[in-house]
Amino acid sequence: MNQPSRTLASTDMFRPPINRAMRSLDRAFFRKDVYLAAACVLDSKLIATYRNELHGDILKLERLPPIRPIPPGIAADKNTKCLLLKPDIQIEDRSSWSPKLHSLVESQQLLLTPFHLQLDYNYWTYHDIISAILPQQDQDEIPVGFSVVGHVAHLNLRDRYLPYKTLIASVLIDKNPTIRTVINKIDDVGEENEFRTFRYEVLAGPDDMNVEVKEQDCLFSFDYSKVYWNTRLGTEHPRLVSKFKPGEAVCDVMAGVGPFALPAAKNKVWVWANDLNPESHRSLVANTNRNKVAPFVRPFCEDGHSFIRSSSSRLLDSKRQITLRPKVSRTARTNENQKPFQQAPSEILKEPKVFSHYILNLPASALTFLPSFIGLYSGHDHLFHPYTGTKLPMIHVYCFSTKSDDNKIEEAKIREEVGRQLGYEFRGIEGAEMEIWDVRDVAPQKRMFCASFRLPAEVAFRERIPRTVDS
Ligand SMILES: C[S@@+](CC[C@H](N)C(=O)[O-])C[C@H]1O[C@@H](n2cnc3c(N)ncnc32)[C@H](O)[C@@H]1O
Repeated sequence: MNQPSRTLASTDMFRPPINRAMRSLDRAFFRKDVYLAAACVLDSKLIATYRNELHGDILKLERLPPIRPIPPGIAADKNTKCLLLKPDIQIEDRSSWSPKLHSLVESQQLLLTPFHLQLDYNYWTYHDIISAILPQQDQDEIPVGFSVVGHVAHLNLRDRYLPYKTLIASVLIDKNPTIRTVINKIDDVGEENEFRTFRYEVLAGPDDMNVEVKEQDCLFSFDYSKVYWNTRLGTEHPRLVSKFKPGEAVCDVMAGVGPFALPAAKNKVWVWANDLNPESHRSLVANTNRNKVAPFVRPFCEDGHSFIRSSSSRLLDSKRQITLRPKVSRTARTNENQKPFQQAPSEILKEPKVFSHYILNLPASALTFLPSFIGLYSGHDHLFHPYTGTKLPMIHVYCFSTKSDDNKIEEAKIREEVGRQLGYEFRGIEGAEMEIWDVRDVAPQKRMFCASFRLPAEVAFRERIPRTVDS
């Protein structure tokens, strides 16, 4: 048998053939013949034993099971199986055999035979195929990275990969069973669009952007072309939500489709969830019902600047309360017939009069919403510490800044800007009054942060200066 692959280094033997001129996907091109040696196990009951004994000789590669039917032409029982051996073991070169292999062949417990392994497109991964197609000089930064939102994968391709975009998209769909549509963003999200949606082109699959996503045990359905969603905030959402306690009220000023609001509400937090985008609002309402958290969520579709003030004053008048009936387990219900059933008392949960937290997640401009907090509780000092046990609310505001190794410059800049917007100087030693959290890298020179601080009393109770027509 002709055995061309034997001359290749063993790692290359299992790589796909290369074709850097390919522009539309030719799956048939990726067939490859690999010639190996295999050990036929004459007593098929002993296959597992020999597999263990020949541990160091067996071919171990992901997605290539080493136990195979015997090649045609070998006189043996039809149930006989063989074990694929590593490429450096050659039948005619006994010096390449291990002592164990040697002795099992000598004692005629094993029979070595050539094995023709046929690999094809289905065998290789997305990365393998893409590496065999894209220009070689780009190998270090092959665009294996893509974000997945429901059944949609979106690539953000650099210009030099544009000639390969449909090819990359086809491979992506083939290699990821949950992906049905691949899109390419064609402008920078959010910089110029207030709802932070984006233009896109469909590279593969149907133009269906109605997705379903699960995050923090909540299901979110939305039209990904009309609302904002970012899978990369999947750890930031739970980080912030974990700060909210059951029974507290939270004001989510730019709530999107509810990734902070709904998980918080599931934890019995009262959430006022607002978004200016009517599409986001519609999905938020639907998702609230679907996740059965409607009693805890009040959805709004208003501008965030005025919503900060209007929601805070409306909450002061709130008389909402919920009666939580204890869940009765099936066993408790069954036992009911046998002995008097003691039901735990219902719990009445009253909505607080003030928010414990505000979330402002619109990083490109959220800092400019801060002046709405000036004088927010002007004339209402009696509601708060030291007159009561209620503390002023925490504000969690997202923003972008530059990047540095220790974020020191960025933290100082953010603290200063928050202070400037509120007309207040944060004097805490080394940021004691404000936590600045490094959320994620957005671009080579851009990072997203979350500044969390308690609304200073001097700001909250400052006298409000009525707006004049000119101001
Ligand atoms: C970065 S997204 C954040 C959405 C959500 N909080 C999340 O984490 O996915 C910002 C949201 O702010 C909304 N938005 C933009 N301008 C607004 C405004 N003036 N008032 C309220 N919401 C606004 C957008 O529609 C968008 O849904």
